[in-house]
Formats: sequence, C-alpha cells, structure tokens
Amino acid sequence: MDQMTNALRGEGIALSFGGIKVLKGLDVDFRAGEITGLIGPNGAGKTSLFNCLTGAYSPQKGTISYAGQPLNGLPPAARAARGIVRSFQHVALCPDLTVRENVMMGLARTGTAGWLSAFLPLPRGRQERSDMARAADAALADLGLPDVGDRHPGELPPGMQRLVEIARAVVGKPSVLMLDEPAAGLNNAETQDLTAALRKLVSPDLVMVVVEHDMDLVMSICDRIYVLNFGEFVAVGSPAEVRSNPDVIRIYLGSDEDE
Ligand SMILES: Nc1ncnc2c1ncn2[C@@H]1O[C@H](COP(=O)(O)OP(=O)(O)OP(=O)(O)O)[C@@H](O)[C@H]1O
Repeated sequence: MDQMTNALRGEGIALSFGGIKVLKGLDVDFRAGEITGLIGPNGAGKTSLFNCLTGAYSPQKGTISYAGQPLNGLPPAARAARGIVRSFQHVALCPDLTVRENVMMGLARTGTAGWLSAFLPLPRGRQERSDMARAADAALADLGLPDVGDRHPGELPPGMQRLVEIARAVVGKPSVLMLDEPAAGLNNAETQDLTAALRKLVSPDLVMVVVEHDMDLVMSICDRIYVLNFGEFVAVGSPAEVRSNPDVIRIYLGSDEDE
C-alpha cells in the first residue's frame, strides 16, 4: 500500500462537551512515511482530537478510518490491536518491572501464548518470553538504549524513560504511532536525543503523529503540520509554510506557547 491509502484519516470530526464545541468538523490526513505535527495554543483541542483518534473520546459527528477501514466505535484496546498505539504525556512505566519487561508489555497484542503466560514460569511461555525479550532489546537498541534492559525505570533519567516508553510503543511494529507531548519534562540535551530517535523511527509503513508544544522539535522533525485554534484548523502545510503563515504568526505572537 502507498502512503495515501495507508493513512489515518478523520473526516468532519465534531466534538462538544455540554454544548461547548471543542472540535468543529475537522478533516485530517495523517500519512504513512511521514511525521505529522499537531500544534496550537492551550485549549485549542489538540488532546481532544488525539483522544478521538485513539478512541478515548467518541466524537458526535465524523468518521475516523485507518487504511480505509472505519474505526468509529472501537475502544482504545481494539484500536491498539489494529496497530494504532499511543504514548502518554506523563511517564507511565511500571516501576517494579525491569526496563526490558516494560518494553515486552508492548507486545501484548502480538503474543500467541498470551502475554501473561510469557511472564509465568510455564514451558509454553518460555520460548515466547525469550522471543519477546529479544524483540524488546532490539527496540531499545534502535532507540539508542542498548544497555538498560536489566535496570528499573526509576534508575533512569527522564529522557531515557521517555525513550523506553517509545520503545514499548514501537516494539509490536505498530502501523500508527501517536505521541502526546513526547518532549514534556525533558531538558535540551534529552530533547535532542528524542528528536534523533524519532527521526530514526520514520518508515514507509508507519504513520507518526506528534502533539507537541516544543516548536523547535516540531519544526525539525515534522513533514507536515496541522495548526489548531479554537477547534478549527488555521493552517496545514510544511514547517516552512506554517511558520510563514500570517494566521499562525498572529496566534503565536503574544502568546507564550513557544516554550
Ligand atoms: N473531558 C472534558 N470535559 C469537558 N471539557 C473538556 C474535556 N476535555 C477537553 N475539554 C475542553 O476542550 C477544550 C480543548 O481542550 P484540549 O485539552 O483538547 O486542548 P489542547 O489543545 O490539548 O490544550 P493543551 O495544550 O493545554 O493540552 C478545552 O476548552 C477543554 O476545557
């Protein structure tokens, strides 16, 4: 499939809370092989749109599809089973599991003997567990973390914990990876490592969507950017097009979003 058919699409997505229109009929087209950014001021509706796409919210109107298959009505777990995975704004690793075991949890949707049996000392789980461990180590190595599998998340700095979360999200070879403010809480050096790691993840079959406030990160990694304000898109285009768009400049000048 090409990058157009292998896309995550939304058409006419409308969401209201108690009569307040949060998303006003949005059309989105997140293509495989690209990183698409979703930016906008606080309260613009980025998280709400993200939640509609992942299934956490059900929009009152509109259709959401991946590769032409409708996703409306499917809960987040069913979307994850179809390869649509997300990361969270706040670190959500299990502190009592090793880093490797945390990443292995990302394989829950692909295991045949079942994720739980892979963690129990049963013969049928043993082979699966060693395969899962190998896959987890490979995902960690791809993200530049080859030596941390036996450590516990709390021993790692925030930047590495974020990369471990991303390893958990990609270890099962998702078709859509949605990242919710991946740079939140990271320092400059950690953000640079994250930027490099995200660039390396780009592949022809993977749709990547990034909701992010860090403009340097967004401008440097995204192929296309959607700019949301008050539940409507004010601009869509390449970083250069978005940066020079008068409406975008107006929205961002005089606000403190460019942190
Ligand atoms: N569960 C909810 N119940 C009621 N209102 C909500 C809910 N979720 C979001 N909203 C409202 O929807 C609007 C958009 O919020 P949203 O969190 O989607 O914006 P955002 O662009 O992600 O903002 P931020 O950058 O601050 O995270 C806000 O007015 C918010 O108060």
